[in-house]
Amino acid sequence: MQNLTGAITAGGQSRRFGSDKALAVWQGKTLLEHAAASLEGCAPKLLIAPPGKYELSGWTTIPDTRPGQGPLAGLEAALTHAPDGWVAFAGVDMPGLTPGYWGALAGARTDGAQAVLALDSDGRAQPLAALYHTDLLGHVTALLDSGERRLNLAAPEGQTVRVPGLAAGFFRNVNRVGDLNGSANG
Ligand SMILES: Nc1nc2c(ncn2[C@@H]2O[C@H](COP(=O)(O)OP(=O)(O)OP(=O)(O)O)[C@@H](O)[C@H]2O)c(=O)[nH]1
Ligand SMILES: [Mg+2]
Repeated sequence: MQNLTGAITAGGQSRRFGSDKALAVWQGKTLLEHAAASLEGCAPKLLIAPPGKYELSGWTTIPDTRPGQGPLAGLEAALTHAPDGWVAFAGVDMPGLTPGYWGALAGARTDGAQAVLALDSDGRAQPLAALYHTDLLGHVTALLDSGERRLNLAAPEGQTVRVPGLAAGFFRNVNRVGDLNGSANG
């Protein structure tokens, strides 16, 4: 995808899953490979994870600046290392994402927007499969410095585009082993 930095945040502990979910296999590929495939057209490609933990061809591993502080800290690392512009930010546990999903979000950007988030069928915004502009770095750093850890505060009200109507399958989110089976969950 032209003009998008790809970033996968993979610094979690997979406590609910019980083993490293990035390496769990779903439909013939690991969750990490699925997330990476959806962002194949991006450049550069940043994997926010502990150094040496994963080998992913074409991806640069970026260590967390605040290890163990959650995906908001992963976003801070991504925005720090991305060139000025838009970052496609994905959780490693979102294997239903595709290039077309990111294309839909990219096409929804408006002048002045700093974040683009899809809404699922229940109207919930999806911050782990969203576009963030590098101009948000100061805002994200201020949140973290204040002790905030909620990723859904990264997208500032008033500068966020919300995209309804995308297929539920994009939003499959794997937290437990059972989430690998059956229909997409929320
Ligand atoms: N870079 C980074 N990513 C994180 C961190 N914590 C969670 N993530 C990622 O954020 C996404 C969603 O996190 P969770 O679903 O809570 O995953 P998790 O923390 O590994 O799982 P649990 O331990 O079960 O909560 C996943 O892609 C995680 O790898 C962190 O401290 N740093
Ligand atoms: Mg967690």
